[in-house]
Amino acid sequence: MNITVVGAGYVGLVTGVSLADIGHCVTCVDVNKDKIAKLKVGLSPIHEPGLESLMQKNIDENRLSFTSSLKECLKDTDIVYIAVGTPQNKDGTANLSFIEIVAEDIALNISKDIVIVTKSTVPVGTNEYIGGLIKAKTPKDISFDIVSNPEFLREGSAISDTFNGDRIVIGAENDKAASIIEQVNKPFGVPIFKTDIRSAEMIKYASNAFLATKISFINEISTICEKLGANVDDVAKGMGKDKRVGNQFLNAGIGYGGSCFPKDTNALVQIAGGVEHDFNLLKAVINVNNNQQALLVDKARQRLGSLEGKRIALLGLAFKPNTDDMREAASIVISTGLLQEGSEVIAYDPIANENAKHVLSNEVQFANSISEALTEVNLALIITEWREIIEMDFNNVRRLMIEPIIIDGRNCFSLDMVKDKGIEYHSVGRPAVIGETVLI
Ligand SMILES: NC(=O)C1=CN([C@@H]2O[C@H](COP(=O)(O)OP(=O)(O)OC[C@H]3O[C@@H](n4cnc5c(N)ncnc54)[C@H](O)[C@@H]3O)[C@@H](O)[C@H]2O)C=CC1
Ligand SMILES: O=C(O)[C@H]1O[C@H](OP(=O)(O)OP(=O)(O)OC[C@H]2O[C@@H](n3ccc(=O)[nH]c3=O)[C@H](O)[C@@H]2O)[C@H](O)[C@@H](O)[C@@H]1O
Repeated sequence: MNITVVGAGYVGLVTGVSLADIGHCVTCVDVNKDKIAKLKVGLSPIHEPGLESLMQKNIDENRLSFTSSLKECLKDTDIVYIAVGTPQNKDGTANLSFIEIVAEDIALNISKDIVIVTKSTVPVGTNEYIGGLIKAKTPKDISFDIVSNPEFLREGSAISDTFNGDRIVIGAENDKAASIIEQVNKPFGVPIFKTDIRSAEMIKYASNAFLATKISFINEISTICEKLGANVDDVAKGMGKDKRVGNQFLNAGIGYGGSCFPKDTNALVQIAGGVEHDFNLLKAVINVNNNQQALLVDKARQRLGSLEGKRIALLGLAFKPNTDDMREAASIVISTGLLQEGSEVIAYDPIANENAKHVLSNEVQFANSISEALTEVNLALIITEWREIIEMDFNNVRRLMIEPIIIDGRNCFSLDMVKDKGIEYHSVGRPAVIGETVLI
């Protein structure tokens, strides 16, 4: 099949590369000309494990190309995937302006029958809405179908998630369109679930909201564990052994960030509000998360008293490991909080330093290694559980820091691992360790 993917970001690029790899002829379109120039020479604009090499392979095998002209692609494409951003408006609703521009562009340039597939996360009813926009301007002798095909990949493991996903959801209003998209995806070997368009749109929001709920739930449990001297990691392990609970997404810490959970939970509250339902449960999930993101600043203050003039290292800045994505990263809230209280902030991320420089305050200093970040600081905060940080040398912590105090927002180490390391270690929902003593 000839496929066009509009929007070569985290989702569009991974989708385009993966569809090419299973044998389709794919062109990725993006309005960002710098991005297209990079892609054309085989360079990925984002850090995503395995993406660049798979991209280069498919460019070399002539199944993958890049352009900034959707009009050109529409001349001989069979399917158009829409994978542009749907960021959050100030009131929490999803901003559909990028989707509307693409719909308009398709309508003005459509020249043959096609299937339009929405990958972007869009509120229930949006596919019908854009279908209407396109239909209004499409010549009468041309027909198109709309399919909702929400994406479930995670950043940092996007390629692996695409080839080993739990399901591919296809929402369509007719069997013909559904079966075309089913055939397109068949080589992935991932189970396919077909439904109507509105349900497909809702599956995406409900899935993200449910995962966010698990995280806020375990974070609430962690706060209670901390007050009662229990260990939240063991509690989560014990809960997860029950298959009905499931053992994933129960890692307590400084909450969820990223480009999707924050915006999609807010959007779902608004979607519910739009049909006069007050989604109290989800509002609480969001509240818990907002407090959780600031937790390390509170813990730092409790430990050091005033933060004024204290030098504090932030280890990890991206919203999760294996990505350079800084969208809604907890490091933003934490660095702002520390600076407001008069601390000096020295930040380090193995991959996201460059992106972070555009997002964090220009008062934040950047280090090029863990050791540089730890030098002469009063306190180190672990924000992101990069492998390099999990494997850091505690000798350096003792040698380089003014006092060897770590507050770990991701529970990277078991209490046994830190017990004999000569450091003071605080984490989330677990007793503190000072030297060899676990303080219950
Ligand atoms: N990032 C993620 O892990 C996931 C994102 N999603 C959803 O997928 C959608 C895309 O998200 P991301 O890939 O993260 O966004 P992104 O911001 O990384 O990429 C969007 C791309 O679309 C391009 N673009 C904007 N308007 C355009 C136009 N008119 N024509 C061509 N290109 C245009 C932008 O230049 C950008 O490169 C969102 O709805 C998001 O909620 C869904 C699952 C996972
Ligand atoms: O719609 C999306 O964009 C995507 O959102 C998430 O993927 P992603 O945000 O890339 O990463 P996750 O691994 O889900 O992590 C999200 C955040 O939750 C945090 N998290 C995750 C799991 C956990 O147990 N605890 C926890 O605090 C992570 O640190 C991170 O900040 C979903 O997992 C994907 O299925 C979905 O496609």
